[in-house]
Amino acid sequence: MDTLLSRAEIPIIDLAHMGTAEAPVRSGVRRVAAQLHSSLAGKGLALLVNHGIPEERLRAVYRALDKFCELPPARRAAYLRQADAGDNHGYVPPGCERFSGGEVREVRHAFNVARLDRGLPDAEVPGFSDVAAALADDFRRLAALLLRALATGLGLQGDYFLRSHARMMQSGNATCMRTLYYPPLGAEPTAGLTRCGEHADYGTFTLLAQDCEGGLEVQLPNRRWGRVGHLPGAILVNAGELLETWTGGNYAALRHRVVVPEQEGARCRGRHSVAFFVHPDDDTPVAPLALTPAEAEVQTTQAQASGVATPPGRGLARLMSAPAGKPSPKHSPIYTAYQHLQMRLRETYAS
Ligand SMILES: O=C(O)CCC(=O)C(=O)O
Ligand SMILES: [Fe+2]
Repeated sequence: MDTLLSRAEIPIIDLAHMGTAEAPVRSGVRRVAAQLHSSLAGKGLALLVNHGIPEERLRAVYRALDKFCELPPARRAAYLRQADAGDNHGYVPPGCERFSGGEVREVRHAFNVARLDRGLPDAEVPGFSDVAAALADDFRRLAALLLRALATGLGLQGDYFLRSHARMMQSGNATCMRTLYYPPLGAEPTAGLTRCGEHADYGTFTLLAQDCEGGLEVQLPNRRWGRVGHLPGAILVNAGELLETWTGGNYAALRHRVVVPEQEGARCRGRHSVAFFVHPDDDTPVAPLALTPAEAEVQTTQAQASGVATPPGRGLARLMSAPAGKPSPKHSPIYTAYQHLQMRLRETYAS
């Protein structure tokens, strides 16, 4: 099949020899930083290999989610995501999310794991929280390592983004591991159904692991859709909306979707994936980093007046230059990561 991967149009980044976020190997981080920078600025995505997440950890989570989805609906309902809970934790049955707008229904089960200490279905699926916690911890470490490379690639201090992502998978931070199961659709026509409608992710970046069923498509700079293709074991990283804002549009949030397979055989099989959405701590202001010191000062004063915390390391903002040819983001309103996500979640789950 013709895919972006088969046409060598997706950068592949080897994460070997980088060390860890706490004990980074400088030369490895610098190499990855440069690759990450050119991948995110040029394409909005990359495939990561040697990322340190064992395939078995993923399979264990896919199996646990399968068992959960086999439960009768009434037993699953005890774990439903609560719209008013202030976090994104819990089970989302098929048909609840709307990315594409209109009447297209998303046929997928999602269990959003935003907390590891509550609301997990161990009583129904013994061991669910153990396998989820092990995988979430691996993703969190990988995310921290990439946050270091990301800052380095932007000419910022290595811990610049780590400081504003200190609470991943804890309260006060919306980072979330979404486990996904797309059930088989059978041989019937699938008009009005999709697996996942087109959208960009809302946070800093997303790490996406998938099984081999395929269907993931990304929007190319010419606005056409390209099929990603399968590189066994690789994890996809793509920029989210916050990173786009911070970089003044330099790292565009990648629009993507999961289509229903054309071949009947593939439509009759399920698909599994896990998306790890990396978000900053809730009180992090969302404002372009590409500000002059004077502009940064004004934004900070406004932020403080509206009760949000000082932008992390805002003095470093001038180190980043505004991208050529893009409108200056000078006067974008300031709001926090929490406010941004709540607004997006209200849109996604509006009925
Ligand atoms: O399942 C996938 O491969 C993608 C899911 C996705 O993009 C999302 O949930 O935001
Ligand atoms: Fe997504």
